[in-house]
Amino acid sequence: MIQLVLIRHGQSVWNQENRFTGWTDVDLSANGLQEARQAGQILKQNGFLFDAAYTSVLKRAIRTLWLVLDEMDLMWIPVHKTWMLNERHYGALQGLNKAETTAQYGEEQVHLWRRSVDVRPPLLARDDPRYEGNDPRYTGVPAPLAENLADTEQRALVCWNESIAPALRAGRKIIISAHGNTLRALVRYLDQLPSDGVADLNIPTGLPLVYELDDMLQPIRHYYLGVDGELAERTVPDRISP
Ligand SMILES: O=C(O)[C@@H](CO)OP(=O)(O)O
Repeated sequence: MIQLVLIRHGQSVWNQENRFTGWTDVDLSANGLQEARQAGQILKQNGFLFDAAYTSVLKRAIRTLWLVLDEMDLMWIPVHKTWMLNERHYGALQGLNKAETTAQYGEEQVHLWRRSVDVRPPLLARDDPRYEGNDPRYTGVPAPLAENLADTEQRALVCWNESIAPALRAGRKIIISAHGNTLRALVRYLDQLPSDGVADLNIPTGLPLVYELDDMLQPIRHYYLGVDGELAERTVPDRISP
C-alpha cells in the first residue's frame, strides 16, 4: 500500500481577512502557524515519516511545510518547490474582500467564480501591479491572468505525472503542502469526482489528509488525521472562509 499525505497550508492572513488570495504571496496568520505546528505533531504522534516533500512557491504553503517537518525532525528531507502547485490564480479578484464582492456581484456569480470547474474569474491586466509575470520566481513560467479549476488541475497534474507519481511508485513516502484549490484539483483527479461533486469539496486548513493508494496509484481510501488517528467525517472542522 502506498501512502500519500496532503495538507492545505495553515490559515493565512488573507484567509483571516476573508480576501481572495490566489497567487498573492501572503504569509500565515498566528492561528495558521499554530495549525501547521499542530499538524506536524499529529503526523509525528501517528508514526508518519516522509522521504520527500512537494510544495508551491508561495510562503504560506512553504512555511506550513517547514513547521510540519520541524515538528517531525525531518527538516533534512528533499523539498521540491514548484509554481505548478500554486493556488488557483484568482485574476482581478486577488486582494478583494469576499463578502464585499458578494454584495456587489451576488452570491450566484461569486459561487461560480469560486467553485465552478470551468468559469474563470475576471482577468488581471498585464499592466496591473498585481500581475506576477515580472516576478523573478516566475521566469520562464506562463504567468496566468486568471484560472479556473480545470486550468489549475492541468498544471498540477503535470507535476503529479512527471514527478510525484514516479516518486510514489519508487516507494517514496511523500507529503504535499499546497492550497485549497490545488488540493481540490488533485483530489478530483484521484477520486475521479464529477464537476458537480467537486463544487462541494472544501479542504480545511492545516489538517493532514491521508490517501492510501494501490500499486496503480488508485485510491483505496482516504481520511483526515487528528491527534488520536483517523477523524470521523462529521468531526472534520470546516475551516474555510465564508
Ligand atoms: O482565496 C483563495 O485563493 C482561495 C483559498 O483561500 O479561496 P477560495 O475558497 O475562494 O477558493
